[in-house]
Amino acid sequence: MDKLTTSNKALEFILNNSQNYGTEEVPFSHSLGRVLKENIVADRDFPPFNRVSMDGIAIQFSEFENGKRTFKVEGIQPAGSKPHSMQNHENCIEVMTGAVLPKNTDVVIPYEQVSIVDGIATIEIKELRFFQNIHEQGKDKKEGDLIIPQNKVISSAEIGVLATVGKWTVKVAKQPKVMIVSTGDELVEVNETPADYQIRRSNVHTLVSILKKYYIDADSAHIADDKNALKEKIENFLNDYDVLLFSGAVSKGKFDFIPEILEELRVEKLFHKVAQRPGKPFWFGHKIIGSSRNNRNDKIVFAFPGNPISTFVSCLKYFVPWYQKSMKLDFENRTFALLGEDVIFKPSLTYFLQVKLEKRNGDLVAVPIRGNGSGDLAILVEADAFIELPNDRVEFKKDEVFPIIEYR
Ligand SMILES: Nc1nc2c(c(=O)[nH]1)N[C@H]1C(S)=C(S)[C@@H](COP(=O)(O)OP(=O)(O)OC[C@H]3O[C@@H](n4cnc5c(N)ncnc54)[C@H](O)[C@@H]3O)O[C@H]1N2
Ligand code: MOO
Repeated sequence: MDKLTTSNKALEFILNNSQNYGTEEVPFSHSLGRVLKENIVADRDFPPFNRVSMDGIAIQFSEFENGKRTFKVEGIQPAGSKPHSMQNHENCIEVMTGAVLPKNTDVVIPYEQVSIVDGIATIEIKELRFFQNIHEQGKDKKEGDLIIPQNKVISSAEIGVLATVGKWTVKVAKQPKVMIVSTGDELVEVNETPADYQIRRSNVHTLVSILKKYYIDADSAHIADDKNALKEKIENFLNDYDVLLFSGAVSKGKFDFIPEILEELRVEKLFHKVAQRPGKPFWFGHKIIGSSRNNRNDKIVFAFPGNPISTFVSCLKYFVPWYQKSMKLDFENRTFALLGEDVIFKPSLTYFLQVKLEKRNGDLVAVPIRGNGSGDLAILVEADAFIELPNDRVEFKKDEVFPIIEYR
């Protein structure tokens, strides 16, 4: 009997092999989803000037306090033009949202509360607050303030800030170069019509799409179950890529060549076979290239079992946190849910059970969805996540809390 590595231990091996792929500059407009590798500070105050925040008129507050209600319109201050200076403190200036507050004014009254006839504005409300409807210079951030700390994933929110501070290009973590390989003579292309004994290959597309969520543009290939062809191609892939993801050919079959080929190519096995269902035959290893810690460029190989659910859950459970740690992101922030019904699972394996997530009275509840094993990929469409039930128990009770791995 082969010795199984526990799921926790497997994850530990994998995380200990996280890498650093360095940084690169990319146009900010192409930085969505990338991991920021510089601190972004305010290049000027936010807002950079006293910004008018309502269309209307600007006056001197003291005039209003002294009982004045009618003001001669002295000029117009549109957005995007240099600030006017009001010449006569008894006058007003028409101001537009986004404009600089004219000098010698300190309060803005919106058009809705003013009537303007023949160049004379009359204020129709009884009360005003000093500096009202003015977004004060530097109120949000001061020049030099840290706005986005490094190691943050760039979302649409950060894109807007990058644009505002004039970061035309931005320093981000380099993505690993990833090759995703499927094997198997029973597999045909998606646009082909399979013979009765064949199926279309789906796993590579699933893996590519998981990586796309992390803005990794992986390459993919399919190799037939021919040992020499496999070995030659894998050798090339090890030269050209940082990370290889395999799907299939890692269990006991006569054509399950991947583990032996990898070892022949001096990829060191760190474990083979994990105490989990699905995904038991999972193989993981690395090839150390370079000598000192600083110039090392290890090749990392995840060889997932071929059954579609095994490949899917293993990629989510192991590759994703490996990637997050390599990018220096928080990879431990897990989501938990209440188990929706009692479950009995006897094998001493970590059980990744498909679940549908529901909100009940504010709680997240994971309702098991029973499929027909790790080949039943259609069931994934009905579920939203896997709930992770530990290997040291047999009975799991409704309303107990366990970690989940969401995939939607
Ligand atoms: N004697 C044993 N047999 C098996 C064991 C075992 O321990 N001893 N483990 C079983 C388990 S568990 C799994 S999971 C599978 C994994 O086997 P492989 O990784 O070698 O995968 P294959 O045999 O190549 O394929 C399994 C299954 O998945 C289909 N497949 C493969 N690749 C794709 C793809 N790209 N797209 C869609 N479907 C794919 C393939 O056609 C097979 O049906 O082994 C058990 N057997
Ligand atoms: O563990 Mo294999 O992954 O189910 O079918």
